[in-house]
Amino acid sequence: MQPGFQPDGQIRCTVAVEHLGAAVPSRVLLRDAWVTLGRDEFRELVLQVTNSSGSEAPRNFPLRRDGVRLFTRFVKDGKSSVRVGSGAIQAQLLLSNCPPDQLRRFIQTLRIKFKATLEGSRPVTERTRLLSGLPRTFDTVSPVQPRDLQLGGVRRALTDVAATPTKGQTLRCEPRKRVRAELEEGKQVTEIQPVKKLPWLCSRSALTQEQAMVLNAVLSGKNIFFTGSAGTGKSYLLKKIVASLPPNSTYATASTGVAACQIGGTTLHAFAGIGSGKAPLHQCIELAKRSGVRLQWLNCHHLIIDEISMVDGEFFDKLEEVARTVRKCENPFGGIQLIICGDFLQLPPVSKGTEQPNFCFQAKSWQKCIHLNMELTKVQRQTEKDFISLLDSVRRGRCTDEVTKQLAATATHMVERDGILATRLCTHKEDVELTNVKRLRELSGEPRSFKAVDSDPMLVKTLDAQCPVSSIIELKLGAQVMLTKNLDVSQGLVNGARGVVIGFETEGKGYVSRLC
Ligand SMILES: Nc1ncnc2c1ncn2[C@@H]1O[C@H](COP(=O)(O)OP(=O)(O)OP(=O)(O)O)[C@@H](O)[C@H]1O
Repeated sequence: MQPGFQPDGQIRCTVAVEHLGAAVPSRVLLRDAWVTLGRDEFRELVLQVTNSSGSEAPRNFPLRRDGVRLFTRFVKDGKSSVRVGSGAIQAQLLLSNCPPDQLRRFIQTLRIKFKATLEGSRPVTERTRLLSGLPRTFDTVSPVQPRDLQLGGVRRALTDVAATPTKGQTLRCEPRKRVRAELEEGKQVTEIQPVKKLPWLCSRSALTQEQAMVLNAVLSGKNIFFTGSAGTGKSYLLKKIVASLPPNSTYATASTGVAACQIGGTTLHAFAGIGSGKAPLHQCIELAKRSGVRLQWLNCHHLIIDEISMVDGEFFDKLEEVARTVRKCENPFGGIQLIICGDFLQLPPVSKGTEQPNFCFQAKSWQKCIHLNMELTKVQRQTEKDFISLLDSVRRGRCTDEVTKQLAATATHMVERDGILATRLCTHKEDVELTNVKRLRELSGEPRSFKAVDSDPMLVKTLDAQCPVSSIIELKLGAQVMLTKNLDVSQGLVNGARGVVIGFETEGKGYVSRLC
């Protein structure tokens, strides 16, 4: 088996086993366990839970026809639970910290195999079990085969899963009587169109070959930097990577709030907890040792950083030292697996005046931290060859007359979605100011003024000088607005998020319809 890969009938996660039927319910927690779907000597399905250290005997949970319930609402967070048995032998397996993609495939396999077993074989009675004398066996289930998908219930199970891959309905398996009735009504194998592709096969093959190679390298535990021009699917792939790693120890970050929002993560600065990182190293280390922050550093086994081109090289070096010190581990980056992504030909780190930006690949620790550099070459965002080649020329700074002419021809295009106009970029702040004032004047309706209220009068001057927004702003109904600060990354309220004013409260606060 390739490192990092499990067959679809097996997952590695945290398992809490609760025995619900006993007079005094008990609970056993296995922090790192294998859960394997298999068959016993009667070909009936069994879930086997094994402590990954191998220190204890495996625990088997038979999946009998009348007593299996699956709870799948939180699969996207790597959590699910299975209730098996009934009466005095009822147990519940609470699965957590499982890579969501693997968990989804595992649950789909379980549903399909369960339905196929239910419809394809006769139940084994308790009497047969007791009298059989067969030696106990456990065989891992084979991968899902087309024959598993031939029966009506299986197709229905598959449709359920495909339609609601993450949200949970509870699966209660129907009793045998109903299945028979369906078969008697003529729902025979030959009448049912076979399902050609399994949903998770589709989702796997949705990655291009080069994207799949990057994912494989990540799952093999390597520290990796991957790049590619705009639209080659870097963020798309990062989302797949996040879904393929254990949620509790994976931190998805990006240099900006907008990029963090795209991958459902947080900013690198918020994760690191060392402020701007400009303070001397010993102070940064002290900041990172604060209890909540330290816990994050210790928990983190996989650190994802998107839009690396905007991360300052010195900041990266500081993080590297902080990681080693806080985690008390001398391996590069304190032994955290780094998955870094971005395009160094896009935006550079912020630098002062005429100072040259200090890129991350220029950091002292970059070489020792990164094992593998990979490049995505196939643009996924658009297919028009001329447009792709035009964008590539701009990316490389090769603006020929032809490229300039083509771009200039688009200068007056109005691109709009949900009433929100595309952002116009200007080279100078004065031009931004002029454009904004002009656009506001063009709107009908009364302007409303909003004055900044600063809690500390001593800092008013400094704030006015530093803040990207003036102390008085004028708005009208229909005015285009943009957040200039990360308010709540998880809600999409990030620096750069766009919106349009759709109303005012009586005391003057504005309502904004927004688009991240
Ligand atoms: N394997 C794929 N199959 C289908 N669509 C894909 C695939 N990879 C990427 N895409 C789509 O291509 C578009 C561009 O992808 P994405 O935004 O991830 O690119 P990017 O490299 O991060 O771009 P940028 O550098 O501009 O941020 C998105 O709409 C994404 O959904």
